[in-house]
Amino acid sequence: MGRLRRTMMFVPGNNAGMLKDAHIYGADSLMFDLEDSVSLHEKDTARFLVYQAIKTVDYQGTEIVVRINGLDTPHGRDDIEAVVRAGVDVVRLPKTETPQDIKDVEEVIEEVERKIGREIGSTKMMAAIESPLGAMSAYEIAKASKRLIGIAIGAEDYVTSMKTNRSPEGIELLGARSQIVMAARAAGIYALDTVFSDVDDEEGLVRETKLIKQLGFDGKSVINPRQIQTVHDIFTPSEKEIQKAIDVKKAIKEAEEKGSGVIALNGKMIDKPIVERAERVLNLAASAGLYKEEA
Ligand SMILES: CC(C)(COP(=O)(O)OP(=O)(O)OC[C@H]1O[C@@H](n2cnc3c(N)ncnc32)[C@H](O)[C@@H]1OP(=O)(O)O)[C@@H](O)C(=O)NCCC(=O)NCCSC(=O)C[C@@](O)(CC(=O)O)C(=O)O
Ligand SMILES: [Mg+2]
Repeated sequence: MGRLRRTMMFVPGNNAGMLKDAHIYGADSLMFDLEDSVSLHEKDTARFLVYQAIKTVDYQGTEIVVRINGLDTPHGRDDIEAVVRAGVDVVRLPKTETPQDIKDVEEVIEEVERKIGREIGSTKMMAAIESPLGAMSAYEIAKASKRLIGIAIGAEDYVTSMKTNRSPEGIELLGARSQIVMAARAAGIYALDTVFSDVDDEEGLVRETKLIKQLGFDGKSVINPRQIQTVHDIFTPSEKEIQKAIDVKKAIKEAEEKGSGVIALNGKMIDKPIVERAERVLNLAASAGLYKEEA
């Protein structure tokens, strides 16, 4: 049973109220932001607030990710020091362009882990890819560290560096999304999609979430509690999908008992890849508490 990462909710690091209550809305992961939602003169305050929140609030098992500033800024090193000391689960590096970016952040994380006696390797990492150079290096980035749990696309920065903008159909993101999801799958880590910036456009969010699920992503960043249920509904297997997966597993078991690796179910061929997909559906359903594997 794997961890569900259907939604990661961005929470501006300078907003003490939002930091305190963010877990009550039910996102799978929370992403406290020290980077672009925090203005330059609030960087130190935000770092302190995020440190305090991680240390003192009981987030009831919700995964805590912090998006730090890059090491090419005056804030990156202090961000890493503070959040590793606080006990963050995952450090998210923004605007990752090369595997060296990952290695540089990892080196600082390890330095802090040693200094404070935290288990080496226990701080996980994520990388956001937000430029054409990053997209071209996606696979090298995805396998740059054992700490990486996933890679994500940051669409607003990506379209800006591509000298275009976001359209409802998302054609401008297709190349980078495909590159990133393939890289994540090849490296065996999660693929996370970017934010949908119009919190009032539910229809648009549904369209985009269905598209990225079909491409193979595991989940999506959100910026507002109102977006969480919509994304969860699309990424959580439906009753019908769960039943179909159970039927597939049953049919192949019967076929195997008769010495065959292939069988037809309702006129459709069932073989190994279809069984693997059914197993994935049941794993996701089990992680969401909707299915219990028979002993
Ligand atoms: C959008 C809006 C202003 C709307 O405000 P509104 O006030 O209209 O919201 P309401 O719906 O009225 O809020 C109802 C209740 O929920 C609470 N509540 C709302 N949002 C909450 C939240 N996020 N966390 C916890 N709590 C929350 C609120 O406090 C209230 O609580 P209460 O008063 O108690 O009822 C607000 O949501 C917000 O600030 N969002 C975060 C924006 C942000 O982080 N942007 C940076 C990340 S993107 C980026 O950087 C680009 C990127 O890098 C991305 C990539 O890499 O993918 C790239 O390049 O693409
Ligand atoms: Mg960005």
